[in-house]
Amino acid sequence: MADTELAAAIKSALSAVEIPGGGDLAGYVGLSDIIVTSGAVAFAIAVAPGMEAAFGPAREQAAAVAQKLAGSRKIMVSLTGNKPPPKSGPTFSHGKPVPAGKTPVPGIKHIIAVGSGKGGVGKSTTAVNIALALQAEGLRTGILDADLYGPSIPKLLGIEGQPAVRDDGIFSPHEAFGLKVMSIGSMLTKDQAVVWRGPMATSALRQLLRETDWGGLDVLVIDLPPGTGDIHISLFQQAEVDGVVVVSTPQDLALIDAKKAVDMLKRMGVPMLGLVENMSYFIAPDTGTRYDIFGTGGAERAAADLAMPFLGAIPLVISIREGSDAGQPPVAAAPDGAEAAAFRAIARQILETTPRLRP
Ligand SMILES: Nc1ncnc2c1ncn2[C@@H]1O[C@H](COP(=O)(O)OP(=O)(O)OP(=O)(O)O)[C@@H](O)[C@H]1O
Repeated sequence: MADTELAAAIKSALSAVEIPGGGDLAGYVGLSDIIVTSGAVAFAIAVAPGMEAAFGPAREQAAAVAQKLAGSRKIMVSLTGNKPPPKSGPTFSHGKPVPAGKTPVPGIKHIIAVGSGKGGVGKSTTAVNIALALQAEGLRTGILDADLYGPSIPKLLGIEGQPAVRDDGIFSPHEAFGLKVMSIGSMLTKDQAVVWRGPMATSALRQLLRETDWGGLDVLVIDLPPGTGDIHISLFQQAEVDGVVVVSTPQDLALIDAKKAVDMLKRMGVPMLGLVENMSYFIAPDTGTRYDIFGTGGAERAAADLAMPFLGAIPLVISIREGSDAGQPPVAAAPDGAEAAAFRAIARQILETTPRLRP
């Protein structure tokens, strides 16, 4: 069945799901479009504040109805409403209290997020190589690609296809170079990112994060979308993130964007691990000479202005681009090379400033 036919079939089957107050889900104004991809079916039910619990059974039934038609695709049904703050007291994660609303992620001790002010600055490349460098430091590490506007982690790690789904509906993550890997990209087909805004994107994030068998990680690195948006808010509200690494290129414009993003992230109450300057200088392949093509010290000064640590600089080198395009990230493919050394220095700097990340 074509994706559009499947969406229509599910929509019509939802007429069998009764909703509170009378009527059925198919005719309910709060039902979103039904998104079908090769690996997933997703839709959202918007309800009035305070009606979430009453709609719970309808959500369950809707998921069951959709699953019957969707075969092995993962079903994601999110219920959205303005939830009142939970009344229960604080829960505890890693031995310390976490604010209400945040709950520990099964199988994960610590979370580091990697963000940027704008796209194309090498955020995903940096996230992958920092994850591999943390692994090289002895941490059991995973990576979650939450950048639904440009999911590139599968390509960077040479991964293809969907992750397996166990009988109990839990994802078995991919593995690459010793990392456990999940990507929002495997849930999407091209051009669908725009549709997956708001509730559906955040619901996908929640499921990827919490319904994956991570198998016991010291740290999960999350590659965030550029800027700040729904995904960021959802992540920081639901899980305790140990800190964010912000990636920037040296150009002023990128730094202005990075500053804006840092400002927003700080307002969300997330600790900043530090700033990484990517494509910072150029090393001529023939002579090995270093050229500071964008001037020097911009990111270091920006980090100081923002009162956050400067974690290090990554050179602009063709081997990083080629290795990334070929699914061979430098830290794994050429661990003794200069590029790997730059990423490993950053990972060590992170561990130095945040020693609790070490097992
Ligand atoms: N230090 C570097 N030297 C050379 N090429 C690089 C470097 N860092 C990243 N690149 C290349 O730049 C491009 C963008 O990198 P990447 O996908 O990591 O950026 P991004 O910020 O995650 O982008 P997006 O927001 O689109 O996901 C890729 O082709 C990558 O190989």
